[in-house]
Amino acid sequence: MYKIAFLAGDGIGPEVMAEAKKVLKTVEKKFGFKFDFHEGLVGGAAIDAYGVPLPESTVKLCEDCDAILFGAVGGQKWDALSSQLRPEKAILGLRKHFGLYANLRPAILFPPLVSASPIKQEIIGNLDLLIVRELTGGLYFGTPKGREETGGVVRAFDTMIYTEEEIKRVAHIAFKAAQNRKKRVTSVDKANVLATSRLWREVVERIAKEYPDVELSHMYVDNCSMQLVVNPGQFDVILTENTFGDILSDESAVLTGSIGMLPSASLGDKKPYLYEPTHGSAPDIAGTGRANPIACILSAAMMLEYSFGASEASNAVKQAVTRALDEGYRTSDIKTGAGKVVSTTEMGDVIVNFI
Ligand SMILES: NC(=O)C1=CN([C@@H]2O[C@H](COP(=O)(O)OP(=O)(O)OC[C@H]3O[C@@H](n4cnc5c(N)ncnc54)[C@H](O)[C@@H]3O)[C@@H](O)[C@H]2O)C=CC1
Ligand SMILES: CC(C)CC(=O)C(=O)O
Ligand SMILES: [Mg+2]
Repeated sequence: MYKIAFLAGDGIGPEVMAEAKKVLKTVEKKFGFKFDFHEGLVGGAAIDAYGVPLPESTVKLCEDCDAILFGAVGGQKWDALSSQLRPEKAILGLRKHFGLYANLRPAILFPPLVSASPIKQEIIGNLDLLIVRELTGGLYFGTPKGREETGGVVRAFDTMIYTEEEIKRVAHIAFKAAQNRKKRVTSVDKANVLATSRLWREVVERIAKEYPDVELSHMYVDNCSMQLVVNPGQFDVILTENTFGDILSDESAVLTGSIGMLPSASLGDKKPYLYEPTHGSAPDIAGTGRANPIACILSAAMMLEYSFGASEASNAVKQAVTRALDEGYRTSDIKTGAGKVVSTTEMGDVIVNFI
């Protein structure tokens, strides 16, 4: 029996989470698990109910659970609020509270989606890369942060800060992951300009010595954003800091056809871990039935594997997604020539059926 904190959020969050729940309910029946879903409010939904994006009651609920499944937060309705009260503060707060410093974002191209990728087939090949993004440091959390006006001059500032320890612990995760893959780590930074990147490079080089079987290379982030488009096959594991990882993972996501395909796992030194699709709340398509639920469903599959050690069930979910795509089922974001366009719920049903 596992307790799952179920935080749907805003926009397409509740729509894709409903499909992930259907999938987990099917896994329960088929593999003999018992999942207890505990629903909590986050983001704009929590602001509307309690005036804050991450209520204490939601944090407490998560503390009592074995894993957290998160949809997405945000929307225009709450955009004018101060930074502490914006919906996005919910996900940032959960990452910090639970010490979830390593975000794993696997970008895998399912063969039937080659023509949904914006990249030519001969370049995209069999894309299979893993971004390991540092998740609780850098610009998103560094202080001081703010805005002020002095003598009629308005300034705003964020602080990019990393300690040696913060770099070390996420580097270990990346090297360990590479040992189970193609044994290559590309550490991405901006060491030609940033002091934090120079420390990053120094620490990563030191940690690399503990993994002699893994080949380490360094790349500046501006070049990496280009290399992902011109030669994505050169990458195995990309290790990078918080902001760079946020940006490069959206780019990697779309190489696989759509941001609606990319799941993620946020890990720390102790449970609960958090699982969420890489995309946001997509207000432009919310309520239209066009959201692709696969990123959220694959995030649930990552939860089965990393939090519950249920590899067989996790693989069954991944295989069901593969089969749905092989048989031509497509949400509109990944529409290809002869595919059958289905809604969010229909895609969930097809995947459930194949499990
Ligand atoms: N973890 C989270 O909760 C995140 C929240 N956000 C928030 O989400 C809101 C919207 O942000 P955007 O920059 O527009 O990013 P977004 O990821 O929500 O959407 C970007 C584009 O991708 C499309 N898209 C996203 N997910 C999709 C899916 N599952 N299926 C099909 N198409 C999909 C959207 O329709 C949109 O055109 C903002 O309030 C933002 O702060 C953004 C990123 C992460
Ligand atoms: C919404 C932000 C806080 C984070 C983000 O875009 C992400 O984690 O992908
Ligand atoms: Mg992002």
